[in-house]
Amino acid sequence: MTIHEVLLSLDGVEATYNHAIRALSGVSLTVRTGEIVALLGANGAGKTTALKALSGLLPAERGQIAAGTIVYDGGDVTRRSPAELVRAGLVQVLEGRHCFRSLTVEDNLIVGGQVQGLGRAALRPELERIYTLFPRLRDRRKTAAGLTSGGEQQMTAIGRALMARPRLLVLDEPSMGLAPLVVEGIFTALKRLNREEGLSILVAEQNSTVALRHADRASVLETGRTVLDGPAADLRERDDIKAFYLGFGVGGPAAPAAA
Ligand SMILES: Nc1ncnc2c1ncn2[C@@H]1O[C@H](COP(=O)(O)OP(=O)(O)OP(=O)(O)O)[C@@H](O)[C@H]1O
Repeated sequence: MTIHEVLLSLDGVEATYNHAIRALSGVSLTVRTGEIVALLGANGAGKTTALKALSGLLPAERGQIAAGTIVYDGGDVTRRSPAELVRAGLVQVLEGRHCFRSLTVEDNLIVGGQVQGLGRAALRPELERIYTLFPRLRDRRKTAAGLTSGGEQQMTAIGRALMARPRLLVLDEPSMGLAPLVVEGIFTALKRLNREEGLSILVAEQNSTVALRHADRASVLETGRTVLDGPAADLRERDDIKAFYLGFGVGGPAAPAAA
């Protein structure tokens, strides 16, 4: 996939909750069209807050952008509503694999398509596209999402976002609480979309091992501030960086992915 112009950029973003608690004190990052960017950092570093800032979700959490700018597709979107951003193709999969638990897997996917106003005829090929990407979902399509496994719920949440035909897919810790094989399957599917359709992806992860394996570039947050930005390959190979910023001790990660 050829990497083109800047699709998203955050420049010096600062954010607070309740006008008091400072969660971000200088976040800068860039996603170019066709790129996979990993946003890394320890627990509480500010990854979720940064994603909510760029997808317009902070006000719903009594959060505010106090300084800095966010530009998406050439326009300033610093205080845009989530609905406007989704219509413009910036779609986020929230942390915790949120599904409509009582709706079937297929109805969850259809909700995603309806966001873009897709009619019945247009929905079918879109559903097929998701089932090709995640064959497990085809098997489970008539099952209530709340009765499916954690991995299937994560695939449903991602599939629902993809039904909205994003240009930039933003994911918050898709690996959380999932077995390594399931995580690998999800990242492999995302990489395939990136390669075959040119989908741009920004993924926040505590599991830096898997994220760095699939990303083109990575940005590291520490206590609300960007401390490192560079090619993922460099971060993969630099043991000193991994030890200092990403919690890797000698012999591997200090905190392995949850099974
Ligand atoms: N709704 C909220 N109200 C007040 N403070 C919050 C809120 N959400 C997060 N914070 C605080 O903002 C800081 C950054 O948290 P954030 O959740 O963005 O980090 P994170 O890197 O995503 O961590 P995790 O990996 O645990 O989700 C933390 O100090 C956290 O306690």
